[in-house]
Amino acid sequence: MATTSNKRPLPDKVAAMKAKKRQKLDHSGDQTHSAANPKKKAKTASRVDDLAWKDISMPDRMEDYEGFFGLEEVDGVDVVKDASSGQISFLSQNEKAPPQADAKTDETPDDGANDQALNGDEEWFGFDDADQDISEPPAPKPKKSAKSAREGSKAKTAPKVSTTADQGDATAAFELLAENADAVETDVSAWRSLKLSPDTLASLAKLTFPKPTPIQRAAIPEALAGHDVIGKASTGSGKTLTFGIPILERFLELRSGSQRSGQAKAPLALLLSPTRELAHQLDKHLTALCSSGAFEAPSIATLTGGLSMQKQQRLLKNADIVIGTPGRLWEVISSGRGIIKALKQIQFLVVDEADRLLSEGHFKEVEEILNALDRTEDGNEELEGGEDASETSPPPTAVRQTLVFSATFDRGLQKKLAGKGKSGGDLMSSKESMEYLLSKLNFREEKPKFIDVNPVNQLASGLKEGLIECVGTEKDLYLYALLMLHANTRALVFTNSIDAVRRITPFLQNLGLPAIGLHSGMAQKARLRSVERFTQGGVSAKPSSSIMVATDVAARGLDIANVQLVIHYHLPRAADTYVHRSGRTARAGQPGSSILICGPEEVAGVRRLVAKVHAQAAVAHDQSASEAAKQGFYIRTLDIDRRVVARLKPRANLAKKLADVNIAKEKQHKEDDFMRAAAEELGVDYDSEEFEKQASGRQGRGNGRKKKERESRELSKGEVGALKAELKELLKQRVNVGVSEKYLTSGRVDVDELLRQQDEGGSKTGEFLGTVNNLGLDDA
Ligand SMILES: Nc1ncnc2c1ncn2[C@@H]1O[C@H](COP(=O)(O)OP(=O)(O)OP(=O)(O)O)[C@@H](O)[C@H]1O
Repeated sequence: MATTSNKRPLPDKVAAMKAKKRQKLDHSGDQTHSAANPKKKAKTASRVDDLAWKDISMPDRMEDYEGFFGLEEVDGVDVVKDASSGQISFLSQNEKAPPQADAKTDETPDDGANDQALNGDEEWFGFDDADQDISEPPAPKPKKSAKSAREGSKAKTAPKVSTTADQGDATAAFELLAENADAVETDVSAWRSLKLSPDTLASLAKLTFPKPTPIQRAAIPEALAGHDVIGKASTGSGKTLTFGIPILERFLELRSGSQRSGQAKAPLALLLSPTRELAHQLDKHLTALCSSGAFEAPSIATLTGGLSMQKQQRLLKNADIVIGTPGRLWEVISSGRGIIKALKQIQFLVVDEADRLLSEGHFKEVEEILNALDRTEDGNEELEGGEDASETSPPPTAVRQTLVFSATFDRGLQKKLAGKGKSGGDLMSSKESMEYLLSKLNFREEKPKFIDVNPVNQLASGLKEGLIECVGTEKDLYLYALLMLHANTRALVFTNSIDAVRRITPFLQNLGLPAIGLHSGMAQKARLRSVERFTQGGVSAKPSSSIMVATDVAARGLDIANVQLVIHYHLPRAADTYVHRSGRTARAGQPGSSILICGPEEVAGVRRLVAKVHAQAAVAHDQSASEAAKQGFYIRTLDIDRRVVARLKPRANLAKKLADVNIAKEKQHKEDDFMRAAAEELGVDYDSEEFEKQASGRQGRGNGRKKKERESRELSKGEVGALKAELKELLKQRVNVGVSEKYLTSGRVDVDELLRQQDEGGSKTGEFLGTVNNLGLDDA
């Protein structure tokens, strides 16, 4: 049974499947390309109907299913596109035996570009509504995660081209159906207004992203139209794809127009990231965006410190997209080898987390990179063959489009960008902080498009905020209590120092909690492993807990699914840090909580800081500062049951002591090694005890801490063993929380369950545990 093709535009919903099929066709061509393989018999151009289609048998129950009548496949076909006319033809060694009267093929390349290719005189206009059913899978499959979708696409077998036809081999048919069902499972028609290519739509379908987020809807068309864009949107709102999609679209455009072949390949885009973790994450997200299998993905080179520079330089040679942290990028660029010349040709410069990258401290290297990119009479020594790029290529900013993104921008700048600032001083001439730095980006347009999709709130809408007050010396205890009360949670604990991460991580581990540390003092591979372990813990339906204790190296941009709780163990030093730390939860429309642990003397300051974050947003949205202050956001103190906390104290103290012992002993080993090496060099003997006695005789600052360290160090193995045994016993014991059968143990109590039982038992939910678990706040 045959179906005929009718003329109508390609429906979005089937775009994903079409793109995939087109790619399969490409692939089968690749495999047998006669030019590449001269030994093979020469191929001749064929009408699509004349190709040697083979029937694939269908299982009985598929017969006549919603008009899906069968499948055919063809092997050994080259798809050749004429660069000038855009016409596509099919080259094949084997033509079909005289066509059967009813064996009409219509599953072919699907968009206008491929029209005449079918037979030279027929036009292809896609399917009509009746045909659409043919392409639809029999039944919607459950949604797959981007990850499983990616894995699925990797596992694909050799490409085949299929067409509707009569019955054939059942197994092959089912494989094909399964593949195609994957591709069409998400309806991406809500992306239609953005006018994206079928290949990009196929990717979005694979990622199961049914519609654009507000920043994507607003900024992608501007970027596609070639404008410079400064985009502001709350944390977790999809800014990465906001620049990723326009880059992919340009990549696909250039590829199909063969504009990137012939000449030596230069990167299409350069992405700057403030942290190594974020750089690797950008790589992952863009790779996922390009992993639908519908097209050959761009190659991405990620340049960060801590990993092999040689390897990164090698990767750079073939890169379509370069992602880098400023330090390593500058190191690689300044190593020469024509890298600047190549980077001058980029069409996109992306500055992610712009306010951080362009802030004091980070800006020097960024500025050097920008200067190098924009230098017109660049150092000829850098260029190969003595060629001067300024003679042969246009000034870089003329071709380069700049895309700048963050969730936070300086308030004054925000107002000015939005056209609400005081008159006088334009963006390009002002010497004020961020404005001046932005001007260094050399936008190609005088006024970049400023898009602020969340003028009223920098924080995600699903975020709840609260604080817990305790004396400074009990922060560890309250942290533990908080984590116990949030059982089965993926939590991120922020501290202000590497030492704190080194101390708190083993403290929690001693208490049986799955804590992982992350800080910039760790080797890069260990950092990436930590993020990986934290990410992997708890992706199942009932997420197992996992806790990351980190410095602000994890505050920006990290996108880890299902982080339900952010705890500020140390207070953030600035309002934007509060926004970005808190933004690690409540991402992509999910709920999440952000809790600050603060000492009594810190409470007033914290309230001011959080109120400032909320007021800043209000002011940026046209309210006067006094109006915003009047409506001031007041962060609530959470009601945590102090009796429960008190009962957790003995185990917390022991866990802390054991952590201190470990740290002190490790420190001692390091000091000993250092001193021994120094003594050896000086030719004297080193006796650690004697040295210790001399040092302890001296008075001075930090003596109390040193004494404690010494005591910890001096604990014998037996004493440490006894402490461990004591802790083990304590962890087994009930923490009587006032209701007879309820208790907390080391085994991460499921407080939700506890509260539910309690509720069922007649007592009031949340009463004795406090209201921490649901934060007890009105929606802010
Ligand atoms: N259109 C979409 N539909 C559903 N999910 C999306 C969509 N676009 C992006 N996402 C997902 O939302 C999450 C957050 O996106 P992303 O990391 O780009 O946020 P962000 O705005 O850059 O956040 P931050 O400011 O913290 O860096 C990611 O897991 C991403 O895959």
